[in-house]
Amino acid sequence: MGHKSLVGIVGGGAWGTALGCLMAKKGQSVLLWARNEAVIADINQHQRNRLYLPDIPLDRALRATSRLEDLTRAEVLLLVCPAQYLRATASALSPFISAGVPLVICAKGIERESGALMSTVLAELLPHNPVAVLSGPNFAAEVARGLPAAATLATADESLGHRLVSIIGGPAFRPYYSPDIIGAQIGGAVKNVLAIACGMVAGLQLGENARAALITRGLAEMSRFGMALGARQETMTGLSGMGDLILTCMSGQSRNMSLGMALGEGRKMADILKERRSVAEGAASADVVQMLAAKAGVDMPIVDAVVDILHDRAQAANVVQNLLNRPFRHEGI
Ligand SMILES: NC(=O)c1ccc[n+]([C@@H]2O[C@H](COP(=O)([O-])OP(=O)(O)OC[C@H]3O[C@@H](n4cnc5c(N)ncnc54)[C@H](O)[C@@H]3O)[C@@H](O)[C@H]2O)c1
Ligand SMILES: O=P(O)(O)OC[C@H](O)CO
Repeated sequence: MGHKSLVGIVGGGAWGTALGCLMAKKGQSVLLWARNEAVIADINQHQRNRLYLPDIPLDRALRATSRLEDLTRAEVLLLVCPAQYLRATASALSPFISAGVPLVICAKGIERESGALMSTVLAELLPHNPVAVLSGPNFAAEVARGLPAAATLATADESLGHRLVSIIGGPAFRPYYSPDIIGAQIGGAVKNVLAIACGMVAGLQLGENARAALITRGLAEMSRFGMALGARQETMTGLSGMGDLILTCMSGQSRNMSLGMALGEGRKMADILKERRSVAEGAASADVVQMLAAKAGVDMPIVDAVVDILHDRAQAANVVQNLLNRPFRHEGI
């Protein structure tokens, strides 16, 4: 698999488009599959994806298709649809994928119905394809603009990991290899839920001290959950863990953080969602993270607070007060 092999991207949202643009720019041959004909036409005819990645000119070499069968000749596939749609999308794709073609999970979430990580979903549907995870502090718009960024590239087979790093990495995008595919998925899924909490703190105007406390205790929460599910601690404090938690909790660019901010300002979930086309994965994964944590006997008070708000069971100000009322305890995870 050399640099000129075809990379297939499954998903024409902001992140699939940014990754496609990143690789096309460095001369990699890339084909992006999207569901939406308007997105495909915009990419092929105008080098834009105005629906999901406005104001960013894309590389001319990035091509898009609506036919999954066009991905048959891809030698590596990046799966970039939202997590809750990965099962259906991979299932539709399966007749067109040869055994051995690596699948790189770029979605950040846990399946609500089953509690399965994305790697488990793929192992069920495509057991003869090696799986990798790309996850890190990466806002799509910045990556598409060619600004510097780094991510974790996790897969069990180190030599495959190095090949994927050289295919996906570029002058300003640095994937770091890790063998920990569990940890890389947990960080991406849980930080989205914690970012909703950080947004709430911002919406309630509780100050920067509160935000820093929440990020730090959120990291402890995410780490004990990850380690209970088999993640390595170093992954939880790496790019796909702490790195992404910091980014997502610090910036209104984050869809999860801005969703939390609107909730903190007192807006209703249904009204906020009506105005959005983009995905906020934390809202979809919060319940299942809570369920898995309960099963593993892991205490996740911040996640519990977010679940209560998302289900309209409490006011943002009250759940914050409940967190503050918890007994004092030792620091550490
Ligand atoms: N946007 C980012 O900065 C960024 C960065 C890293 C990772 N991610 C992750 O990438 C994944 C995709 O997010 P995005 O930002 O590209 O999406 P987006 O919000 O830009 O677009 C939504 C996507 O969902 C797709 N979609 C909607 N309904 C669908 C269905 N029924 N079946 C299949 N697909 C459907 C749309 O076609 C579109 O591609 C998410 O898991 C996200 O967490 C996003
Ligand atoms: O906009 P968000 O909250 O989905 O975050 C995007 C990326 O996951 C940041 O790494």
